[in-house]
Amino acid sequence: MHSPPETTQDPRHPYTQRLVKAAPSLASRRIESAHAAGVETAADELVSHDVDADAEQVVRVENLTKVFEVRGAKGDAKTLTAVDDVSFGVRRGTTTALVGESGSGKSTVANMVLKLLEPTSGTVFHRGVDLSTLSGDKLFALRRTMQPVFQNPYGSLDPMYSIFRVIEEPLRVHQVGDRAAREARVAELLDMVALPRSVMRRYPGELSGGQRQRVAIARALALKPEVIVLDEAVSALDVLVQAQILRLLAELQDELSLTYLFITHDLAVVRQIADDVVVMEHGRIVEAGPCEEIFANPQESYTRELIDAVPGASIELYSVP
Ligand SMILES: Nc1ncnc2c1ncn2[C@@H]1O[C@H](COP(=O)(O)OP(=O)(O)OP(=O)(O)O)[C@@H](O)[C@H]1O
Repeated sequence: MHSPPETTQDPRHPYTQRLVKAAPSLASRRIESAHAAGVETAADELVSHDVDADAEQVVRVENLTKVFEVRGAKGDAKTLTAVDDVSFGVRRGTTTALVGESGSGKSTVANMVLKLLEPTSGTVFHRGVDLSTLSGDKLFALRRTMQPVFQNPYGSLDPMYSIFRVIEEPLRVHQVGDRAAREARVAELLDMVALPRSVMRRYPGELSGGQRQRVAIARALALKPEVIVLDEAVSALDVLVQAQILRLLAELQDELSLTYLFITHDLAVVRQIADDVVVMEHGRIVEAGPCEEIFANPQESYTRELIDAVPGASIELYSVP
């Protein structure tokens, strides 16, 4: 069963075509894992009694709008609509990629989904629960169920903290287990992201970019979240390391039944990881649907244009089964 994110926009928008054209060829595609699911998530403790008919869409945004007040060239106050009436859903256990050029509003949507930023209007639902209605304990619990992974793992990992402390921190903040239990959990998390346990005693500055991003993923997994919002999480990595991290993310998704909202400007990455794609331009959705449809069934003239523009690479892009 495959129900794409809903959108009222026309398919095959020229803007999406431009983005596809800019995508490099693909070296690999998503690797399926045979591991069984069944891990209890923090979300089960949060709102299971509130689940409504929309529960298939673990995250849903409706008519989401964000207007910033900015200063004009002459210092005058102006408004900027960064996100304009955006609606889409993210199906449980799948990956929805939010794509678009720089400044199209992707991170602003991500920050509203994570409740790091309040919408000007519109609603974010998690398991059918309107986030704006949550406060106190319920909001604190929500923080466990939705975790971010950002682009720059060096920037987001405190260089003064050992890797143990970095990964342990969310467990401490949420008062999960005693010191021994937390140590065991950090060791388990390092196993999950395929880092040696000896890394615990190292510092972020001693690790490679790929290793640091594995640490960031381990930290995001610490509280057994249901949803991970990845904002340009592999953009700073070279292509080979990128492929390794994408493979790890796909395996973790299968093992832990994770739901990903994956923000990127890179359609080659989208093709490797996404089930559904939402394309944004100037704060609005211009196209949305299943990844296979967005990539594999372009209009004939579009295919021709693409093949002409990027010989070889484009053929490979569309011949991936
Ligand atoms: N706090 C803020 N105050 C004012 N304007 C902002 C703020 N945050 C974002 N913007 C503006 O909103 C628009 C959308 O930014 P956003 O970061 O969401 O885009 P993006 O698609 O994620 O691009 P990028 O990948 O470059 O971050 C941009 O014009 C940006 O300058």
